[in-house]
Amino acid sequence: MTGTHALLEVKNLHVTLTGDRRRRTVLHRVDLAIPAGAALGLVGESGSGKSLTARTVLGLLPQGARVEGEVRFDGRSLTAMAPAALRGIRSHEIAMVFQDPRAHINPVRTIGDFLTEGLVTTRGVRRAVAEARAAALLGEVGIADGARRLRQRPSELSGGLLQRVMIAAALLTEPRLLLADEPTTALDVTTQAEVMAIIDETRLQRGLAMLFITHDLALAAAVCDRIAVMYAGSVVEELPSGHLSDAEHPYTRALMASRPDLGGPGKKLTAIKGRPLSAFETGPGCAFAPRCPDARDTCTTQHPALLPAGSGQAACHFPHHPRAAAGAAERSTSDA
Ligand SMILES: Nc1ncnc2c1ncn2[C@@H]1O[C@H](COP(=O)(O)OP(=O)(O)OP(=O)(O)O)[C@@H](O)[C@H]1O
Repeated sequence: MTGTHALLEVKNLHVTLTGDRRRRTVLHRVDLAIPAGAALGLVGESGSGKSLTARTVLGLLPQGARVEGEVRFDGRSLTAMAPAALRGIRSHEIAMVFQDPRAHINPVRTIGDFLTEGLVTTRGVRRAVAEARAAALLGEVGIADGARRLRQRPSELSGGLLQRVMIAAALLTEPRLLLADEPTTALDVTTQAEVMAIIDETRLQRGLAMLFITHDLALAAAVCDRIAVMYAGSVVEELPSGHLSDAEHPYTRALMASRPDLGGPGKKLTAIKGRPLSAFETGPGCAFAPRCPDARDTCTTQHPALLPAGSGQAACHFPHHPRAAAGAAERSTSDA
């Protein structure tokens, strides 16, 4: 990761959940860091553990979850924090925008109630002041007639407008970190671009750090400084967005090759064969080995550690540019 002070640090995070009466690993030794004001894109196929990583940061895991490792925010350990203090961080310092805004807003209350409630009840701001601030923020996210919108109910707004309201709600408490989990996936293509531009602009204007979760490698590269690629509950590569074409891990390279806009002009598109595995389905070796065109014997028996490779880090015994030092295979982890 970067050498600068990180606002968010996720260290050796290992999470198990109970499903079908069995305990299952869903996150395997995840390390991430986001410096203040920077954006990290968390990319991977469905089930790779992106949303659960964000939920662990917020302390919003299902009952029975066991968490090992640590999440630190601005030097404070969120994993060791009392629930009340964690709620305080969630309502003031870390904001979240989800995929489906309608699932996160009370349909019978007005947009004004939704936006001002927190300011009025937990911060003691007068209602008229809170409404003026909410209307101004709606303007910032491209909703011109804010005062009228405050009186409307969610059903009166399109999905794109409602997602802008959610972005305004996220900004209201002037947080320092935004967790955006597939914030544009449920919208049509034109609205997706508009909403993404608003997130990008407001984030940059405010110096807000962001963890941006998406399936879309190209989108992540367009709005984030660095990319972390997840596979089967682990981070398999982490690198600057501008160096994606030089990625070291075969999975990142396969994701690139499956994208029309990243493969390069005239490049043949290649779908990734096989299905992605969940963390609990993996064996002792590399989780990607069954789908990897470059897999060798070592890959099926030894778990690869995340080690410096190219311009970032990769968890691969045989990265695209071989490591100069003794073979990475010899330095594999023992905790697979
Ligand atoms: N409440 C839960 N109980 C048990 N297992 C769960 C629960 N939520 C998620 N999982 C499992 O954890 C793994 C990671 O899920 P997660 O939702 O983090 O993936 P994701 O990368 O965000 O996928 P998507 O892009 O589809 O949202 C999956 O195998 C999923 O089935």
